[in-house]
Amino acid sequence: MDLQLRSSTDGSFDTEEWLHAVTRGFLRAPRMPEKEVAEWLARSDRGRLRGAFAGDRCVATYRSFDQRLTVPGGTDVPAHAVTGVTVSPGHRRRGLLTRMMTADLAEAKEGGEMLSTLIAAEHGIYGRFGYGPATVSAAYTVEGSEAGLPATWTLPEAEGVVDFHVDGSVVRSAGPELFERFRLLHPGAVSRPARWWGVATGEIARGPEWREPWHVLFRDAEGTVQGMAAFTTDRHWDRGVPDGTATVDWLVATTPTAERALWSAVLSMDWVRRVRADRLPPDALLPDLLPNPRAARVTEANDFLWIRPLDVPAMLRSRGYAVEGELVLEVTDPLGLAGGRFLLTAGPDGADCVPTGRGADLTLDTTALGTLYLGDRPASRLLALGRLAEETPGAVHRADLLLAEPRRAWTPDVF
Ligand SMILES: CC(=O)SCCNC(=O)CCNC(=O)[C@H](O)C(C)(C)COP(=O)(O)OP(=O)(O)OC[C@H]1O[C@@H](n2cnc3c(N)ncnc32)[C@H](O)[C@@H]1OP(=O)(O)O
Repeated sequence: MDLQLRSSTDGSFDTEEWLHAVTRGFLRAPRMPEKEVAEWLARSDRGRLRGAFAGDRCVATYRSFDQRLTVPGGTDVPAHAVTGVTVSPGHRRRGLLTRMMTADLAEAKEGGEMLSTLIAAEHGIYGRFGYGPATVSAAYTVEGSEAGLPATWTLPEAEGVVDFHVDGSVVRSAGPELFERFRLLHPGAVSRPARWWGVATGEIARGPEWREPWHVLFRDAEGTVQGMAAFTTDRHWDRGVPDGTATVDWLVATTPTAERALWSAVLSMDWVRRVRADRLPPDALLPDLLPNPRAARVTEANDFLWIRPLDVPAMLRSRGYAVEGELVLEVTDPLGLAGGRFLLTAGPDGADCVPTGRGADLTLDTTALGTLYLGDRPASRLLALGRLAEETPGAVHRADLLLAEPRRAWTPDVF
């Protein structure tokens, strides 16, 4: 049967069938439950949907939407986020993803977008489309008995208050404002759509696997909410002794005091012997917030957010730079969207980036530039890996200094 590529800008787009196809494509279930469909249609910022249809059956899906991405310097930039990418098993490796993605990126470029973001299900999928891995996500496990916290740990009154009895409605009212302050502190963090809070607290229907989490909130001594976390517990016992694991789903803190208080609060709960957290930065403060940092171990660390440059001068002008510097970058692009030779002149007071005829200092493709953009990995590392070329002696060292960011980039959310 002939396949038709359709987009939600076409009048007759079947969004319900598209949702069922995403549910199938991610192996969640053969169909999305009707209640979830209704709530998605009512509450989601749909963005732009694309799909391939064999008659009425949707066999490939793709969605892009507007997002904000925090960049070095503590500001945020618009991003063209991509998600919901699936091709059904019988139609894979026939170019459907390629057709949807090349059309979408070309439109994004045409519409003036500066970069695209996504979280890659597998490492091998998106490099060919010009995306580069820009943040790393790490999983940690903390053994409570090794952490060195007193068994009767409580927060000193002068530091603030930890509240364990927080229900979803408090999270939905106080969370968004807290998160807006938090995400600007972390290059790599992305905006949370309003719907996120309803989904995270069960106000919006979730699949049968969902369990309501516990929420804990931290207020500083002035009463300002500076942190919040959500976790679940397994209530496991071993031969008559509590051996529970608390899994922190998300923890947002705007001060180290708030962060220490929230981790300590979860770790010192009766029946909890260890705490796990899946999506932390590779240089999380967590170990050093504990009396014994060795109690916290990184159990996994993988690429997470990927960035695809679409407008190199706009991107490089928009981020901050701690030192003065100048670089000429020759950027190549496998899809012919963002390539060119650009002169970046940057410093603590701002940056300019313009097309230039000057000789290049570095030659790199959009994938490598996506990796360098948030400062998470230095140019010298990409040189060692053969992912960029140094055309002027010393240029890689200059790039290391100019693009450096003191803390690792971090994307706390899945989208
Ligand atoms: C942002 C997100 O939503 S991430 C989620 C991605 N989705 C999934 O992982 C769900 C399961 N997988 C799938 O649905 C599909 O396999 C997809 C979407 C990953 C790929 O769709 P396809 O239509 O098969 O891709 P397409 O035919 O355009 O392949 C293009 C190229 O990418 C390669 N490729 C595709 N998928 C993969 C992969 N998982 N790993 C490595 N290479 C891949 C193909 O081999 C092909 O290479 P070639 O040009 O050298 O021949």
